[in-house]
Amino acid sequence: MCGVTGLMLGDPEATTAAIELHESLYYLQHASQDAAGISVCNGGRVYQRKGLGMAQKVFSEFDGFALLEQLPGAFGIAHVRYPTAGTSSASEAQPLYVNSPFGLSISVNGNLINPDYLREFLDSEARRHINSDSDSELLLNVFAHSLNELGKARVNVDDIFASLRDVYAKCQGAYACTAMVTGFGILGFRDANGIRPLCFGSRPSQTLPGAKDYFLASESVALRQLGFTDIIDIKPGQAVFCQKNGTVHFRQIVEPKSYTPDVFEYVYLARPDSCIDGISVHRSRQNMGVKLAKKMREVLTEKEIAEIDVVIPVPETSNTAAATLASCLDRPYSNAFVKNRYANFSFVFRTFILPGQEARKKGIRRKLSPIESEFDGKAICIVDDSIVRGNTSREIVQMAREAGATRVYVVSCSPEIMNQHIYGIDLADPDELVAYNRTTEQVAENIQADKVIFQSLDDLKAACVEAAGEGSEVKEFEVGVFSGKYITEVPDGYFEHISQLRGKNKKRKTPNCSEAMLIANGGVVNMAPGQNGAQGNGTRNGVMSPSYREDIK
Ligand SMILES: O=P(O)(O)OC[C@H]1O[C@H](OP(=O)(O)OP(=O)(O)O)[C@H](O)[C@@H]1O
Ligand SMILES: NC(=O)CC[C@H](N)C(=O)O
Ligand SMILES: [Mg+2]
Repeated sequence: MCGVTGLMLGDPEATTAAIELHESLYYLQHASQDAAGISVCNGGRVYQRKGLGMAQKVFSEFDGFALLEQLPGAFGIAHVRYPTAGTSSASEAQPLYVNSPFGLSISVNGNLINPDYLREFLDSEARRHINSDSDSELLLNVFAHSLNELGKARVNVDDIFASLRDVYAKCQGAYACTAMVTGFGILGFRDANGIRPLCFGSRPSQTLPGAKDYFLASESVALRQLGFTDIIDIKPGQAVFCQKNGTVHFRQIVEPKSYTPDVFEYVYLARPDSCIDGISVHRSRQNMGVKLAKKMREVLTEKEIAEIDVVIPVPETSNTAAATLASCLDRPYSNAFVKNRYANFSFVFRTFILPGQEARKKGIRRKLSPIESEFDGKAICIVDDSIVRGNTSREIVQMAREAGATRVYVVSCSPEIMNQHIYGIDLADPDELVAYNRTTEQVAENIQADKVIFQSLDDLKAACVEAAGEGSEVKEFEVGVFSGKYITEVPDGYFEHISQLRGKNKKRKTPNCSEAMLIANGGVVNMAPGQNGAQGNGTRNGVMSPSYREDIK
C-alpha cells in the first residue's frame, strides 16, 4: 500500500520531471505516511531526495526552483512508503538504488512473501550484498542480477523485459513497481495476479509539439490531476517501458495467474476519486452501503431500524457508504464527527497506518470530535469501512456515549478481519484483530456497542463487481484477510516470520548499526536535509535520528 509513480517527459531537453513527481506524491499520500522520495535522471546521472515523514516534510524547503535546481531531469520515479517489511528507518525509504548494472532505481508497492529464499539466493548465488531488511531491496537486486547475467555493456528494451521474467519467477507475493534505468527510461510492472494496482496514461508534451509525456501511478487520481488521459490499467504480469527517445513498449512478461485486485483497495486504501481495474472506488463504496442496509434489515427488526435517529460515518473513508446506507434505510444522515483538518502533526491523518498502538489511539481522539447535539438522547448507527484492531470503533463508541447517545449500533462495510494481510498492508498479528476468535456479540462487547453488524464477504465482492464499468475483466478479488485463503501459495514459516518481525520492530527504540550505514551510491546525489539552507526532517544522510519517532509516541 505504498504509492508509486513514474514520469517520462516527451521533451528530452526538459528538466522539470521532479515538479510533477513531487505533486503526484500528494495525490497518493493517503496510502502511506512514513517516508517519501523522488529519483530523477539527467544526462546519465541520478539525483535523489528521500527521507522519513510525509512528502510535505521531506520536501518542505523545496519550492519549485529548488526542485528544478537540485532534482533536474526529464524522467524519474517517486514513492511514498508505509513499511510492511523491514523497518521504518530512513535507509529503507524509496526509491532504492543500485549502481550495478546500469544504475537501477525502484519504487515498490507491495510485499514479498519469500524473503528468506531471496536473501539466500542473492547471498550464495548472486553474490549481492543486501544492506537492509527491506523486501524491495531484494526485488531490486534480483532484477539487477538478472540484467547483469546478460553480460552486456548496454541493454535494450528486450533485455529489460527478459530480466523481468526472472523477477516474476523468483519473487512471490504482490508488487506493482515503477523503476528507472539510468540514462535509458522508466519501467512499470505488476504481479501476475494483479493484486496491487498500477495505471498508465499520456498527454501531449507541453514544451515539444508532437511529443507525448507518459505517467505511471498506483491510482488514477494522480494521473487525472496532472492532466493525463487515455488511462489504462497495467494488466497482471504485464510491463511497460517508456524510453527516453519517446517510444513506449508494452509486453506481457508472464501469463496472468488470475486478475484479482486486493478488495481492501476498494474498502479502505484507495481514494474515492480513483478508478482501479475499471471499478470506480466511489461507486463500490456506495454499493457497500446498499448491501449493508440489506444486511441490517435481516439482523434488526423493523422497529429497531425505525428507531435509529441518525446514521453517522466515521470520517472519512466510510462517508460515501454511510450516506447511501442512510438513504436506503430512510434514516437521517449526519456528519456528526468532525475531523480536524488543520493540525500540523501526523495524528490527524490516517490513524490506522500510524506505527504503534498508542499513537493510533491518541490519533483518533485528536482527529475526531463529536457534535454533541447530534448524539444527545439519540439511538445512533455508526458506519465504518472496516474494523481492524477495534481502536477506532472502541474510541468512537465511548465518545458517542460521552456525548449522550442512548443506543449505539456499529456497522462495518467489510466483513470480520480475522487474518493477516500479506500483500502490502501491515494489519496486525491475528490476536490483535478484534474479530479474531470472537463472535460478533463478543466484538460488540469488546468495543462497548449495543450491536455490531458486518457486511458478508459475498456482498462485499458483489458491491465491487457491480461498480465495474464496461470492459472491466475483474470478477474475483484477493480477500485473504477475510477468508484466510490467499491468492498465492504462502511459503511455510512466512506468518511466523512476519510476527517475529513485528515483535522485533516494536522493541526497537533506536536505529541499529545497519540503519546507520549508508550505501555508497555511486553517482547518486542523496541530498541531506540541512544542505542548501534546509531545515532537515530528522534524518541526515539516511540515518534516523534516535529522537525522530518521539513525536508520534
Ligand atoms: O479498527 P481499527 O484498528 O481502528 O482500524 C480501522 C479504522 O482505521 C481506518 O481509519 P483511518 O483513521 O486510518 O483513515 P480514514 O480517516 O481514511 O478513515 C479505517 O477507516 C477504520 O476507521
Ligand atoms: N506498503 C508497501 O507497499 C511497502 C513496500 C515494501 N514492502 C516496504 O516495506 O517498503
Ligand atoms: Mg476510518
